[in-house]
Amino acid sequence: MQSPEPPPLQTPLLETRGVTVRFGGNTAVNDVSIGVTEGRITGLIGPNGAGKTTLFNTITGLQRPAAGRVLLDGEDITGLPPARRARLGMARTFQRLELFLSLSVRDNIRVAGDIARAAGGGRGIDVDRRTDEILDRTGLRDIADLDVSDIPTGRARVVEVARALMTSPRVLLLDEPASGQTERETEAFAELLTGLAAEGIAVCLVEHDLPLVMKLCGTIHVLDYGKVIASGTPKEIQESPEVIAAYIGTEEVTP
Ligand SMILES: Nc1ncnc2c1ncn2[C@@H]1O[C@H](COP(=O)(O)OP(=O)(O)OP(=O)(O)O)[C@@H](O)[C@H]1O
Repeated sequence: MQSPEPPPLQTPLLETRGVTVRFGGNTAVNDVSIGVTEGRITGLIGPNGAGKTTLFNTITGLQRPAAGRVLLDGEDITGLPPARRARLGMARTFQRLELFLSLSVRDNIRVAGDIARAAGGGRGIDVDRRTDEILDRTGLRDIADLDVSDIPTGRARVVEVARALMTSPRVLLLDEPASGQTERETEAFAELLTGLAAEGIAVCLVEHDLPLVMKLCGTIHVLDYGKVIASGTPKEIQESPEVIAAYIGTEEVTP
């Protein structure tokens, strides 16, 4: 019997090619080329200061690279401002929560729709209906009317993801979304992310919870001192001598 054809290699929806970012004499991101594929969760890990957030900032247009390119769907978007990238389907969350603390969970999500509409990118969105859908989808219905200042950090992380979903992104960049979550919250969160990827979203996950990364990600890129030191499956990453060396004295790379 003939063995089945291997699935065709998918072109990444989002790519960085040779991206370099310098702050004075410090090269925070050094010639980084990574891909983030539709329908998959791609991990981006590395010790503190490795350059993960700087790479996210470059992908979303908050940081201009000294060299290299960012491509979305094969188009060079390196010179586009953040709002244009958002309109092309890019959404992110922030490591330091960037929510409106004195607004309710519901209003934090709503406001993303209002802003998108005002910027001309969310025409046709029924913001109220979409907010309700997202509250259900993300399991936030029970706290919808609480102010964000009154909810635990772990759930506020989910509010950030919920807000990012308002614009129906094609690419979702998550910067330490599980930080501050309880074990149970992380379990529910893992399910949410798996579901979002199954809907076709290209998810890129920066996360220090390595067991979570190993569980969710098909491909993982490892940064150290701004450079990609390994890319591969969770198993390949766990067995990589470079990765083990980079993590010695910091965190366990084996779940
Ligand atoms: N705005 C900035 N100005 C100067 N240096 C910066 C700036 N932002 C980041 N850096 C430096 O760039 C390097 C990479 O930082 P970055 O925050 O991207 O790392 P990270 O991998 O996200 O770290 P962490 O896991 O701690 O969040 C560090 O040396 C950091 O001090």
